[in-house]
Amino acid sequence: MSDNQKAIIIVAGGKGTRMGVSLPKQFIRLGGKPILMHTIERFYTYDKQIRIILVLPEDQQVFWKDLCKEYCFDISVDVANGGDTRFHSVLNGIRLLHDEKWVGIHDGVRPFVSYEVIANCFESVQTLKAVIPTIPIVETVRFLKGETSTTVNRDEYCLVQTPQVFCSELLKRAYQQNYNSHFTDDASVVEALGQEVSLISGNRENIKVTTPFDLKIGEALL
Ligand SMILES: Nc1ccn([C@@H]2O[C@H](COP(=O)(O)OP(=O)(O)OP(=O)(O)O)[C@@H](O)[C@H]2O)c(=O)n1
Ligand SMILES: C[C@](O)(CO)[C@H](O)COP(=O)(O)O
Repeated sequence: MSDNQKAIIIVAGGKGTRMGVSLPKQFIRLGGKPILMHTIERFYTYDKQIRIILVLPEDQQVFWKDLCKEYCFDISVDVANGGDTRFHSVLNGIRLLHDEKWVGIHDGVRPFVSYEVIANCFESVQTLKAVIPTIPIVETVRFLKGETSTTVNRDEYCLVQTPQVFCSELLKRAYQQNYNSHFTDDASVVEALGQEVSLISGNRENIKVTTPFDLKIGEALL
């Protein structure tokens, strides 16, 4: 596969409400550097030719530029505006695509994705069209129904990570659908077209930094 066939859309258009601090979590420092820079570096280190599209709220783009200056961060990215939901942020990123053949979408707040997972996703997608990384559940899972609850067979479930990588024609077609609140990731959008999504092994360290506790885990993982 020639290098210019790949693009990654890194979504960082969220508010980070569950983190409970005013600074959007993608800019919080981990190991002395904003989380988002760690994330971008993962993909750049994997492939220096990959096209990187970064989705950021419009009102944070100047702040991001200033941060890049402050940290001498010079990895080239194309910036798209964030949307009201993750779906709309991804859609804005898709609008900046050129003719790349394979496109991944990755959460800006997952800085610990392994190079192996990124490579597996981009290699597998060439035959499978739609590939997502998952990990097994290591705890017992209960189904909540009203006042009661029951144990379910956890082997029938898994946890879903990013990057989620697709044949770009398929991804573009999927994102022409109307927004549905059940679209919590890109696989669910692609699946709504009737396309099967294939699973590959994710890496457990690839946490989505969501709460202050995750920052402690993140510091330990550095
Ligand atoms: N309108 C949105 C909402 C989310 N995201 C991105 O999608 C990823 C996963 O979302 P999540 O962890 O839920 O981030 P937030 O929406 O920022 O967090 P919260 O739900 O706590 O507000 C994050 O990188 C986030 O920036 C986005 O690009 N645009
Ligand atoms: C895309 C995702 O990270 C896969 O696990 C997740 O669905 C994002 O969820 P959120 O609702 O934006 O927190």
